[in-house]
Amino acid sequence: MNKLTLTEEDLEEIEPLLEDVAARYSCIEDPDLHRRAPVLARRLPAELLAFLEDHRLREPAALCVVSGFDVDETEIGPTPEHWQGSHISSPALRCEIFFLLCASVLGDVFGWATQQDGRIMHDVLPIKGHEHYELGSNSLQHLSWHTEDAFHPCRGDYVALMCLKNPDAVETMVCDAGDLDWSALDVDALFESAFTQMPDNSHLPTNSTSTGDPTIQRLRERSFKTIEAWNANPVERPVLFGDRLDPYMVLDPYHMKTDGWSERSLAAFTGLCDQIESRMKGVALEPGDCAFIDNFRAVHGRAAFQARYDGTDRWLKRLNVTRNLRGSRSWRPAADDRVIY
Ligand SMILES: NC(=[NH2+])NCCC[C@H](N)C(=O)O
Ligand SMILES: O=C(O)CCC(=O)C(=O)O
Ligand SMILES: [Fe+2]
Repeated sequence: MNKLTLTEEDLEEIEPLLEDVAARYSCIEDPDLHRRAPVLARRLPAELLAFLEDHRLREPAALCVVSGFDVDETEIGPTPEHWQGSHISSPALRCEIFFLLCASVLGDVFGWATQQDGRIMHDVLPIKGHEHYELGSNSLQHLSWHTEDAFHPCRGDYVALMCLKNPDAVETMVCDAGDLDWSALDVDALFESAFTQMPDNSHLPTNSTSTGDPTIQRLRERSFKTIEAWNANPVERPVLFGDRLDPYMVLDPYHMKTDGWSERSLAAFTGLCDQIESRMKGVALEPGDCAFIDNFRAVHGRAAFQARYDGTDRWLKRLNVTRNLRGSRSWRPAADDRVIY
């Protein structure tokens, strides 16, 4: 893990920046804030900027954590029961701004029309009734390891998590591609377009609430249809890409269908999954920790836990970050629209 702990001086430097931004923007979903974030981020401490930039360019580890930001538990209040509406008059705005600015050093933040009502910043919290679903809001069931949004060609370069609360030190599980023994695996087979990947449950229309805007509503419905079509007719893709000696990965085994795969593909895939299972490491994020998971270099998941539903539950914020916003231009209504439809 690549880790930076903020110093007292860093925190003193960050505070006026956050106050300034919070005075100008009252909601983390303001598109103008997303547009300005990379410029505002230049006022972060030089050491932090250098750390994130080095992480982005050298890829020294699949996981990078910025720790030491102070989260005031009374200020942020109880963990919400659901992600819906949590961005409105959010008492966690100060934390959200810090998280957004750090993420904006690594790339451009974006969202999905089909996930958490098209919001850019998501909540990861346990939801009553979801205990056994394969969703980030589950609890009694562990969250199976995956590449974030593995099924989608526009998936992010990083999935970022900011911890607001984690009272039972529940572990986020991460496997770093750098810890795998590629020489023991059938890399060539894993580079073939032979692996069936389906969309994950977090993009299903079940949880979507309707917006007041008919154009957005129409685009969102079309987007749900595209994703449903990928469920009906799954796409076959490679599991590895990039450098054959030090590959990037994209896989979400829980949402993969192995029927019809050749014996060689299946054996190569099983070999990779077994190695990942055995080299997975747990990290219990602490309040204030901002974790940037390289979505090309790591797969990640979460251990099972018992939710409390009394306002003290584990609560993370999540951002998707891309290094190539233009790569998804045909999926977005305008050049500076961050939502993929
Ligand atoms: N194996 C999986 N991909 N499970 C679903 C992942 C969780 C999903 N990203 C969410 O927002 O809830
Ligand atoms: O809760 C965590 O630590 C990870 C969450 C996650 O992977 C997700 O929401 O997709
Ligand atoms: Fe995830």
